[in-house]
Amino acid sequence: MGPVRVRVPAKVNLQLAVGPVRPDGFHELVTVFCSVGLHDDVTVTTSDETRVRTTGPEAHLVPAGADNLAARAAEALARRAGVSSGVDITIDKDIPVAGGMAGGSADAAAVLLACNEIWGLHWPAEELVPVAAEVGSDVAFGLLGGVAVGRGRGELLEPVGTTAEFAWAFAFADEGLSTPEVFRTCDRLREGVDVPQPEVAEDLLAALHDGDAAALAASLANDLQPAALALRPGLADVLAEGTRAGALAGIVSGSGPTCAFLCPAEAVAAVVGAALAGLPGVRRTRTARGPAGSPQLAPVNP
Ligand SMILES: C[C@@](CO)(OP(=O)(O)O)[C@H](O)COP(=O)(O)OP(=O)(O)OC[C@H]1O[C@@H](n2ccc(N)nc2=O)[C@H](O)[C@@H]1O
Ligand SMILES: Nc1ncnc2c1ncn2[C@@H]1O[C@H](COP(=O)(O)OP(=O)(O)O)[C@@H](O)[C@H]1O
Repeated sequence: MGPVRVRVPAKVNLQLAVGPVRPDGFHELVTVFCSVGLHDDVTVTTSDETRVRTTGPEAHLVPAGADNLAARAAEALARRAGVSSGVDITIDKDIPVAGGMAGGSADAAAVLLACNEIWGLHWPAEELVPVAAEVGSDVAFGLLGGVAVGRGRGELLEPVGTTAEFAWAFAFADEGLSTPEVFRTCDRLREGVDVPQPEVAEDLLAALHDGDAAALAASLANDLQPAALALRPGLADVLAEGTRAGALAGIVSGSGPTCAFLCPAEAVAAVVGAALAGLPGVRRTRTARGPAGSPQLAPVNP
């Protein structure tokens, strides 16, 4: 079979409730994942060996070899499916690297979907989930897109059906944050605190269901935000400027440092993006709609 291309969206966590540390070192989470309309395009072709190449302005920040999450996904699936060949992977990267928007996880999910096709496996999505979870906690959501509640370390998913769409502005930072370091900082900030088991915010799910942007803005919550702000204090100014410029709410996306702003309309998102551009520490701003759809797989025309 010829090459296939998968267009995969980035995510924000509308809710990220971080519970106690588990015996395996991961944190018990309850999160509401929401895909947003920023995408990587991942092209996959059969090959003897697995190779990965990244294009785009941040390509130099993405590992080229076996450390790339996309290559790890191909290898994990090949191992489980007993496939001895590899794949050639090209990632056209638009999702900020180490930005808390799960770009690497999205690329890994794209490769699982592509390899399932080009190796003729025809595994149902449920069978790809354990392979995704082996690669990373966020990869299973990358297979789905849309909106989903994530539990466990984020890999146990329950899709949330919604037809609502919201306008977002994003401020990408000059430099990424390391996810393990943000979790460690969160633990340090909560030392001596009795951390409860996380629970899903029902008011947030109701706001999504109703398409009520103001109610959703009031429910956005990220337990990793204090840690991201401790590591990158300038983000507080970015969040304040976004709401001053008209956003309903601003939140750090996942482990950060991207800041995501929920806006009452696309025109306001454009104003917010323009107001944030040029702030210290802000590399670039973008607007997008979200929730976005599922990953889209298509053959590449010769
Ligand atoms: C914080 C979140 C929120 O969606 O996303 P990002 O901001 O990174 O995109 C995720 O929990 C990140 O998921 P992912 O980036 O796939 O993490 P993994 O590779 O599985 O784990 C990286 C490290 O993060 C920490 N980790 C991750 C997930 C979890 N439930 N508890 C943790 O403590 C661990 O230190 C782990 O070694
Ligand atoms: N395909 C990939 N795209 C981006 N980063 C990758 C990829 N594969 C491995 N990485 C590594 O994973 C780290 C986190 O990547 P990313 O998924 O972009 O951010 P986050 O975990 O904050 O959402 C990067 O700093 C990079 O070293």
